[in-house]
Amino acid sequence: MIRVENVSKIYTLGTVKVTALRDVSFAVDDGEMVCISGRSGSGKSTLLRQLSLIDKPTAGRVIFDGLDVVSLSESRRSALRLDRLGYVFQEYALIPELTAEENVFLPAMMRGGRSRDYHARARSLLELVGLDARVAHRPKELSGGEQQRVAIARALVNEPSAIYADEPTANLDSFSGQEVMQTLTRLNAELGVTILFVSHDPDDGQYASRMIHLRDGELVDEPEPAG
Ligand SMILES: Nc1ncnc2c1ncn2[C@@H]1O[C@H](COP(=O)(O)OP(=O)(O)OP(=O)(O)O)[C@@H](O)[C@H]1O
Repeated sequence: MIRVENVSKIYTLGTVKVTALRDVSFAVDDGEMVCISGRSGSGKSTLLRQLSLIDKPTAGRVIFDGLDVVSLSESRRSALRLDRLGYVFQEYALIPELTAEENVFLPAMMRGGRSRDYHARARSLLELVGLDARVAHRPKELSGGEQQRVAIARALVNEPSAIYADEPTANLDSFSGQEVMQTLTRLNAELGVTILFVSHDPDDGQYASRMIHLRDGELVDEPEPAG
């Protein structure tokens, strides 16, 4: 369902060129939970940005649900992002003035539809991530782990086929981080939603059905040895 074909990404800063991804190819089936791992600077976030249609590769193709998404217009890419993809950020990216419930239904509201429906859906998703007692709380009234679980509920609100998460536990203590990873694993199993998450910690591979290792922008078979 997701295919990356010979993707390269070169950033140009004045006269300096940085090759962040070099001829990367792989495929992800529906319902997989894949961990993209690699050291700092190996190209993990760059890869996720190409997959989540935030950025376009310098060369190569990204196929999502049979569509070559690189060649689509910006308006089609935006619509696809809203309708079919969910994104979870390291820093949660919740709107501070809105309650947990309002943060969750915002992407559904942007799509239109009846407010009664998206209110109900936001509440059921908050229940699914174990936050039914926190629907009226604002982000500053929630712990980091709870905020990230609100962000996960938000990523699910438009029933995406895939969720991308960039270092979703990096700002959390290890207990809250485990709770967030267990929540993602459970949602992957219960809802069948495809999840790709980035981690610099090879131990996070325990939550994945498969790992993809990056080194200096290239796919490699094994993680880089520690040290
Ligand atoms: N906007 C940009 N302009 C120029 N170079 C960039 C840009 N974004 C990333 N890079 C470079 O591309 C390479 C890969 O960066 P990327 O952020 O994808 O790595 P990463 O594996 O996600 O790192 P980290 O674990 O530290 O977040 C790095 O050398 C980085 O300096």
